[in-house]
Amino acid sequence: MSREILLQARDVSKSFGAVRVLHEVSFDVYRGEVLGILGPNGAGKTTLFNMISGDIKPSGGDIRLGEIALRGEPPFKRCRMGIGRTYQIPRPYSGMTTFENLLVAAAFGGGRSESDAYAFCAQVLTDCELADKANTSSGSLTLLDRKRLELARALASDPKLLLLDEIAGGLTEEESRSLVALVRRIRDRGVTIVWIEHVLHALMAVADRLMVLNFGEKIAEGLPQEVIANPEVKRVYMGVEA
Ligand SMILES: Nc1ncnc2c1ncn2[C@@H]1O[C@H](COP(=O)(O)OP(=O)(O)OP(=O)(O)O)[C@@H](O)[C@H]1O
Repeated sequence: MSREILLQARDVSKSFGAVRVLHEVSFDVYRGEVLGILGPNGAGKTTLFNMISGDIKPSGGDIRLGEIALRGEPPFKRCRMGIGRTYQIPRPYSGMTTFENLLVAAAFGGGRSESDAYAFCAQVLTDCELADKANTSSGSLTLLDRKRLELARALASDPKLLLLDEIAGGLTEEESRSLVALVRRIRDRGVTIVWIEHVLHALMAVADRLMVLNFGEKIAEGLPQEVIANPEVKRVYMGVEA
């Protein structure tokens, strides 16, 4: 059975001035999967997300969502086309409640009417285990709940592709297990996920495939157990000599 490609990246490159950050990276994301992205600090992972979400423009190459070329589409349009993302450092509107943060995302990111946004956001809050924090100021949430809110804000735009950037960082093992369970539930509802993460056990618990970047180049891609057993991956990422 052939799998449907939801996102396709071909020869994507990025340089900042003379500094080459990504070099001709190509990969596919299949509908319904969780693709994990690993790589040392500075490998170009977030830069790749920034080009998928439209925050920055590639220096070369093409990215497609389904059949649609994303080149030239601004971030808000990509969001309405179904690309949601989280940021490494969550920056909710700290003067607003958790629920108000979601309403903003659903109205502006997802283009929902006010009446529709209320019911939708209430469901997202429940799904993300934040229902009891609906009226809490987002600035006073714990780290785990700030991460849940970051995820919930991305979900409030009702994405078909969700880009997660290091959402497990800084959490205890138990907290990251709870986040993994949440990511799994989101996947089970049919959302395709690409997850950049340094917390390997979190990624291994949910990723269907892994891709590894090093110095802006793809060095491995495949089933998680195969990828982490790859000698080059062990050397560059885990510091293990073969
Ligand atoms: N706007 C920018 N201008 C100049 N250099 C940049 C810019 N954005 C990123 N870089 C550089 O590009 C490289 C890749 O950064 P990026 O954030 O994509 O790495 P990363 O793999 O996500 O790392 P980490 O795991 O630490 O988050 C780094 O050397 C970074 O300093």
